[in-house]
Amino acid sequence: MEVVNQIASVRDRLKQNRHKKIGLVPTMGYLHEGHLSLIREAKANCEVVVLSVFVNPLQFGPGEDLSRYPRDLQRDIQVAKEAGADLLFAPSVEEMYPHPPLTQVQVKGLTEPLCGSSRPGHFDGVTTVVAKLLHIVEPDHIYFGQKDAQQAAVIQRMVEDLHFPVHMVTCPTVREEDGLAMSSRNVYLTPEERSQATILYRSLSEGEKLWRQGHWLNSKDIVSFIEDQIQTQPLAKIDYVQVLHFPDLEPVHELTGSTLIVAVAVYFGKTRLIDNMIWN
Ligand SMILES: Nc1ncnc2c1ncn2[C@@H]1O[C@H](COP(=O)(O)OP(=O)(O)OP(=O)(O)O)[C@@H](O)[C@H]1O
Ligand SMILES: CC(C)(CO)[C@@H](O)C(=O)[O-]
Ligand code: BAL
Repeated sequence: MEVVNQIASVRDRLKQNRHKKIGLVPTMGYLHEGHLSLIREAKANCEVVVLSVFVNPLQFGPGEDLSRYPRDLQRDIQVAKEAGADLLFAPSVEEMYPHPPLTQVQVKGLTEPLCGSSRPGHFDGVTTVVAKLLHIVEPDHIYFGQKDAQQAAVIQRMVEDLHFPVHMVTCPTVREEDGLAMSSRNVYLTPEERSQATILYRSLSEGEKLWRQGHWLNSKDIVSFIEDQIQTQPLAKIDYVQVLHFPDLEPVHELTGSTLIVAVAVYFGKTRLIDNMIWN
């Protein structure tokens, strides 16, 4: 696996591989099994796997954790190589944003609920950097995780709206043994917060079980149940619990026959964790 920092080097290395199927896995690094599952999926379906590691300042709001976001490029290089990546692109901020970006990509509508309302401007930063990565790498396939379900829905729509010639693949959420969704931000949690954070998965799973047994008549009851479960944990502060149609993220009027996304964002101290499940 080669590591490059320049856009020109990525283009140069891929020039002789254009006849091969190229897969791109965009990340912010500090890799864990969730990221590695995307690399392995890309490796199984593509001949060349490009991994990007870039903590994108454009998607962080003022007061968010940009400066303390965990970073360990040497370890990322090691584990990405073992998982099968062929090229690791780790640009500097100056390389990706030589000028303050006057041009940005904005997906409307889908970016309004859930994390879009808690993190204003966040998805504009995500779609702008992913559009740039798509132009730099020009992959055949691009890989995302279901843990960031709204992000996947937003990028899928951008790909369709802007006719990017890429097939998008969304991979299942990889969890710790006790159900907590893997996330680079889990490293921020104190042992007590870490143990209480399992409530995200437990409340979603318990809710799903009851839903399958026919317990709920409306989405408000689902939200109340999950909120009550989360509030049993003294360190948890709810940002949102929402039930929406999936993948259009529209409000739910009729539960029967709908595909739902049940999504939560919860603070433990300063750490904001998200999780979701799709209920069919
Ligand atoms: N547990 C997971 N299972 C599957 N995919 C994941 C998981 N965690 C992250 N991903 C995916 O990896 C890609 C890169 O995500 P990112 O680098 O932000 O990691 P993260 O662990 O989600 O970090 P953060 O703490 O910022 O949420 C995204 O497509 C994301 O959905
Ligand atoms: C897609 C992404 C790499 C864009 O910076 C980021 O939002 C992430 O890691 O999910
Ligand atoms: N995993 C999404 C990137 C972010 O939280 O900024």
